[in-house]
Amino acid sequence: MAHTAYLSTTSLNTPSERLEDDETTVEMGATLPAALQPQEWPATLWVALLTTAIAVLFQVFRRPAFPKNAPKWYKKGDWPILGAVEFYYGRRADFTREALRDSKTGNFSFYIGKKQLVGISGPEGRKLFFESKDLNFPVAFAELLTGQPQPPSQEGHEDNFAQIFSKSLIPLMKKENFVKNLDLLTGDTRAACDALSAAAPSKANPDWRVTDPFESFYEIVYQLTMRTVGANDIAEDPKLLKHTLSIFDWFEKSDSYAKVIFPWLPTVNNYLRLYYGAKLAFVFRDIIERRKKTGKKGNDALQFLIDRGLTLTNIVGFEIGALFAGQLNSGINAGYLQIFLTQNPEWMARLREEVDSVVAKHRTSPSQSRADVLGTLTIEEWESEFPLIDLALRETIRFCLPGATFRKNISGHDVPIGESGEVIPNGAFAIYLIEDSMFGDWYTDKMKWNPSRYFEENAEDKRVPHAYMGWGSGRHPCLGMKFAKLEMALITAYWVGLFDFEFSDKDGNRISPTSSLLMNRNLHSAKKPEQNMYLRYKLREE
Ligand code: HEM
Repeated sequence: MAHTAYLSTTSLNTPSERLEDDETTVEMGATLPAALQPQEWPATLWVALLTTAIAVLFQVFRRPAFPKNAPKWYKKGDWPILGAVEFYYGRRADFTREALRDSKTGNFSFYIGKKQLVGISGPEGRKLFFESKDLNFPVAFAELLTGQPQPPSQEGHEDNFAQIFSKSLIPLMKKENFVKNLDLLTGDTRAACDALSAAAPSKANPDWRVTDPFESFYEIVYQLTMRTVGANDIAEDPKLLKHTLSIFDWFEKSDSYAKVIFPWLPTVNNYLRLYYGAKLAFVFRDIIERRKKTGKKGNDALQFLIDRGLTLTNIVGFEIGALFAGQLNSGINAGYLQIFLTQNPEWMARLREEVDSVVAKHRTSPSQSRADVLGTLTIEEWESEFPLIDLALRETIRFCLPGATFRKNISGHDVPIGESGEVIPNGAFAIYLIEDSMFGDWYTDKMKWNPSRYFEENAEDKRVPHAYMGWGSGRHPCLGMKFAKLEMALITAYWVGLFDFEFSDKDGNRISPTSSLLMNRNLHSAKKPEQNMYLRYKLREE
C-alpha cells in the first residue's frame, strides 16, 4: 500500500504538493527499522564491514610472494592484480623473449593474476621441462587454457578427464584402426581433389582454378579427423561437417583470457563455450539416439567411445579435446606445407618425383590413373614410401608451432631448475618458449624453410637434446603423430600428384607473396594467416 501511495504522489505537480510528497517519504523512512538505514549504523559496524571487504579483496587479489630461490621476477609489463597481461594479449613470444634476454640465468618469474609462472630455457631448462615427472602437462594445459583450476589427481599425476581422454585416444591411434579406415580416408581425399578439379575456372585465366588452402585443406583434414576420432555420420554428411566445423571454430575463438586471470569471473566467452559445447552435444546426442533406436551400431570412433561407456559429456569433451589437439595443427600445417612448396622449386620437384615414382612402382595397368594407384596403397606403404613429404612436414611444423607451452608443478615441493640454484615453486607453472628449441642456434640459416636440414648427413634436429619438439619431446610425445603423418601424406601425395599449383591472388594471377609467409610467433597456437593466401592449380596430365 505504501508503495502505491508513493507512486501516486510522483505525478503531483505543484511545489506545495511536492513538499507534501517529500514529507510522506520522510515519514515512511522513519518507520523503517534502524538496521535498514545505513546512516543509523554505529561506527563499529562500519569498521567491521570495511575490514571484511578489505580482507575479501586482499584474499581475492593477493599474489603469493615468490620464494627467494625462484628466478628473478621480471616486472616489466606487470600490472597490479592482473600480472603480465601482454603474455596473454598479443605479445606472448616477444614478452618471453625479452624477459629471457634480461635474465642472467635464462629463467625468470612473473604473474598472471595470482598464478605464478616461471619461464625456463637453455639446456637445463629444456631437460627439466621435457623430462621431469614433477611437471604436469594436462593440468597446466586445462588451467591455462580454460582458467579452471583442475581437481587434484586421483591416480598418479593425471586428472580424471585427462585419463579418460588419453585412454580413449590411444587405441584409436593404433595401426589397426588406420587399416580399417584406409579406404574411407583415401576415398575422402580423392573426392576432395575431384571437387577441386570441378571448381569454376579462375577469373584471370580459365586454365587455372583457385583455392584458399586454409579453407579447402583445413576442411579435408577435418573430414579425415572426424573419420578417425568422431562419427562417420558426420564425416559423410557435408551439411553436418560444415555445421560441426563451424561450432568447433567458434568454440576455439571463444577463449577467455580474463578467466585465466580471474577464474571466478563469469565471462561472456565462458558462457559462449558452454553454448557451443551444448550445440555439439546435441549433434552427438541425436546420432547416439538414432543408433539406439534403430539398433544399428556404427563402425567408427564414436561407437568405440559409446561401447567404452563414456557419458555424452565425456564424449563431447573427448571430441573437443581431440579437435583442439589435432584439427588446428594438422589443418594449418596442411595449408602451409603447400604454400612453402610454391616458394621452393627444388622441394616441389623432389616431392613430385617421390609421388610419381611411388605411383610408377605400384601401377599395375596403364589404364590406372595416379589417383587410382594411390587408392591401392597399403598403410605400410603410406608410412614408408613418402619420406620426403615427412621431412617437408617436419620443417613446416618448425614454423607453425608458435608461442609457448606449459607444465604445472603439482609435485607438492619446489622443483630445482638444474644446477642453477633456482626452483619452480610448488603450484607454479613452467613456461617454455617453443622457439628455444625450434629456432635454436644449431639450425643453419634457421629462418629458411629447408627440409634438407633433417637429412641423415645434416641431422640438425639431433644436435642437442630436445633440439626439435614439433611432435613433442621427452615425456609427452604427440599421441596423434602417426595419424597426423598419415593424413598429411595422403593430402600432399594426392595434391602434388594430381595438380600443378602456384602462389596466386584470389583471381588466379600468379604473384609473389608481398608479406612474410611466416606465422606470427606471438600466437598461442597454430592459426590461419591473417591475410588470405591462395593457390592457383590445374590438373596435371596423366
Ligand atoms: C601436424 C599435426 C600435429 C602437431 C604438429 C602436433 C604437435 C604436438 C606437440 C608439439 C605436442 C606436445 C606439446 C607439449 O609438449 O607441450 C603434442 C601433444 C599431443 N598431441 Fe599432437 N600434434 C599434431 C596432431 C595431433 C593429432 C591429429 C592428435 C590427435 C587426434 C594429437 C594429439 C595430441 C595429444 C593428445 C597430445 C598430448 C600428449 C600428452 O598428454 O602427453 N596431435 N602434439
